[in-house]
Amino acid sequence: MNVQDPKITIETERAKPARPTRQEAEDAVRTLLRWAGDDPDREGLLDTPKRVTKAYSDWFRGYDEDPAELLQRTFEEVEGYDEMVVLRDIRFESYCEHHMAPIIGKAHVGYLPKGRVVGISKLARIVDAFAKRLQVQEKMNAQIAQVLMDTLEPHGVAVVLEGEHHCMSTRGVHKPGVSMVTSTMLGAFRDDPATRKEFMTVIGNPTNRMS
Ligand SMILES: Nc1nc2c(ncn2[C@@H]2O[C@H](COP(=O)(O)OP(=O)(O)OP(=O)(O)O)[C@@H](O)[C@H]2O)c(=O)[nH]1
Ligand SMILES: [Zn+2]
Repeated sequence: MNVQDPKITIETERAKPARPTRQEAEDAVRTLLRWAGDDPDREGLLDTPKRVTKAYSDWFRGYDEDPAELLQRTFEEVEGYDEMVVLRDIRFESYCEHHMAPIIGKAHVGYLPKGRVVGISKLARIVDAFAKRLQVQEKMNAQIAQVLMDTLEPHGVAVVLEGEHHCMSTRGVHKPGVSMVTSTMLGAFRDDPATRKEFMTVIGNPTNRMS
């Protein structure tokens, strides 16, 4: 596993095309149902386009969230606490941008505060804000780490993701039970091996796991 370069470039947001109407989206689902080989006009499928577009609003809700905004509220009264804060085993559900298949896994997020801390639920919300989009795991990993670094300005940030890619387990190469492990280490986690080691120990070092 590579420790990534601290100068991560997050791709600049391009102007997105306008969203289609709900009717257009439902028509697209009807086309896919026909593409799958079924009949969208049979009774059991009549409401499916409506259900699928509703499900998309849930699965892809991250596009309507501003991760930096989620980190605006911080607390400074922590009696000088300046040790590592780690939230481990945060389940995430994301979607691979190549096949639109689920990526299901766990995120481990740590940071070394510099004066202020953030409510821990916000770390999980940040993971979701980036997960609930079409993603590649490396990009999602870098995005989570970078927004924490930019917004909290801590001594360092560490993010490790373990994901099972359903495009690999249920189709294509058909390899269930395989996890992709990625990591982004910034600041002290990148520069100081002891800090990185402490974080990896706390999360049960997924890079060393044998089975
Ligand atoms: N690095 C990386 N690769 C991913 C991720 N999600 C899916 N992939 C891979 O992206 C690749 C896309 O390869 P293509 O050859 O364009 O697509 P494909 O013909 O459907 O490939 P197969 O999955 O091998 O059948 C595949 O190897 C996927 O396993 C991810 O998050 N990170
Ligand atoms: Zn895929």
